[in-house]
Order: sequence, then C-alpha cells, then structure tokens
Amino acid sequence: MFGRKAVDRAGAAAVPGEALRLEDVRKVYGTEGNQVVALDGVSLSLPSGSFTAVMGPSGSGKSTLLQCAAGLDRPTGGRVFVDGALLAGDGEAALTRFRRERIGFVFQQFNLLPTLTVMQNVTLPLKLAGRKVDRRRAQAILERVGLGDRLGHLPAELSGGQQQRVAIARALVTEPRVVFGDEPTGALDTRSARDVLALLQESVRMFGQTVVMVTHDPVAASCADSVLYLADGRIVGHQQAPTAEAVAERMTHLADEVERQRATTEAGR
Ligand SMILES: Nc1ncnc2c1ncn2[C@@H]1O[C@H](COP(=O)(O)OP(=O)(O)OP(=O)(O)O)[C@@H](O)[C@H]1O
Repeated sequence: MFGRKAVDRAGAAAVPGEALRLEDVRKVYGTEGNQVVALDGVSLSLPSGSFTAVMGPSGSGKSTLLQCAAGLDRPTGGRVFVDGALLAGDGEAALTRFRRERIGFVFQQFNLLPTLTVMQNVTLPLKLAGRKVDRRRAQAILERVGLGDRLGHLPAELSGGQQQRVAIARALVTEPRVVFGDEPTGALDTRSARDVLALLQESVRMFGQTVVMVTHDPVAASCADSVLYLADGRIVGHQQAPTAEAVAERMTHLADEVERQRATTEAGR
C-alpha cells in the first residue's frame, strides 16, 4: 500500500522531510515578440521546518517565484511539489483547492477583510475550505500572536503590526505545509517588523512550520535559516545562517554584477 506521499501523480518519488520542491520552473509573461522571462529554470528543495528568505534585485523574479510556488499562478514550464504533491490539474478550481489544502500566505498589505472581525478573518480560510471551524484553536493561535484580547475588533481598529499578526494567525490556522510571505514586513515600522519576524521564527522553531519569505531587507533576511539569491530569473547564490551584514554585502555585489551583465548585453546589441 502506497501512502499519499510515496508516489505523486506524475510518478516522481517524494523526498521524506521535503516541504517544497521546484524542478526547472519557468515563467514567461507576455506573447511572442513581447516576452519577459521572469523565471528561467529554477530548481530548489526546501526541507520541512526551514525558514528561507528570497532576495534579489528588483525585477529578478522573487514575487513570480513565490506566486508560482504558492499556486497563486501557474508556471509556464517545470514542476512544483508541495509536501510531495504535484501542483497540477486544470483550471482555477484545482489551483484554489491546492492552495487551500497546503498553503498559507502573508502579504505586504495584510489583505484582511475590513468588515470581518479578527476572529472572523482568522476562521475564514477554514470556512472556505469546508472544514470544521474550531474557534478554541483559532483563539489559541490569536493568543499566541498576542491578540487574544482583540477577537471582536475590526482590522481598522488595529495597528499595522497587529493586522499583520492577524494575517499570520490566518495563515497558520489551516496548518499549511508551507507559509509564503511576500515582503511581510515591508509596510511595518522597525519594531512591528521585529515582532512579525519573531513570530515567523517561532512558528518554525517551535511548531516545525516551513516558511519562505521574499524581502528586500537584509535584517529581515538574517532572521531566516538561509537565503536564496535570485538574479534575472535564476538562483545565483545560497547562504546559510546569514547575518544582516553578509546579506547586505552579497546584495551589493549582486546588484553590481547584474548592472555589469546588462551593460555588456546592451553593448553587444
Ligand atoms: N504580469 C506580468 N506581466 C508581464 N511581466 C511581468 C508580470 N509580472 C512580472 N513581470 C516581469 O517579470 C519580471 C520579474 O518580476 P517580479 O515581480 O517577479 O520581480 P521581483 O524580483 O519580485 O521585483 P521587485 O523586487 O521589484 O518586486 C520583471 O521583469 C517584471 O517586469
């Protein structure tokens, strides 16, 4: 008897302990003659319980990578596996189901529903997925993010940092295989950003959550276990146990390198 994870529908063997795998993922925007290659053959494997930051110059493909890995968009080529399950199937409904079952997402602008209370926002993903709404569990998660006394408040009655903590609770409530963050601290002041990063770290260290976060901020990236560097749609580097200084230095080199390569390409035209 094969377990769910033993063999996926495409026949590739799942790797134990692997939360996310991308195989030669490509994303091309636009139509012929006017194409942008946003991802140019990205392959990666992230273990369960890891915290990864994705960095790279503007336009290097970070958001596209996240969108494709999280099932918010479909790659043009290659394969994405979340917890051994292949992101496949036709149409939006299949993609939506995949996301609801396996993915949590935290956006830069929080994306809470303004007319719903904190508790209603957090339990919404369970309702949408047709799952039992365990209010006690939702409350426990909200207590964990420090908002146990704000259950009946509306998002507009909270600070930006508090709203992002609600968004994290909402992402965690379905027990997703991977939580993706697209600049989750981008709209926050330093202190709120620190709180949000500490929460993400805690979810990884204490609860074995897998987190992948795009950021422009070397300090935020240094909270992750490792950093992946993208340039022109490709992974060009990987750093373990990053410090903010090391990340900032790498980014400076990367920006110079990209600038040099672009100048060489322009000169060759
Ligand atoms: N919907 C789209 N249609 C056409 N081109 C797009 C689209 N989305 C992104 N691109 C292009 O794909 C490339 C990668 O964009 P992406 O947003 O992934 O980069 P990024 O690294 O997240 O950039 P930033 O740091 O500025 O947010 C860019 O050249 C961008 O212009």
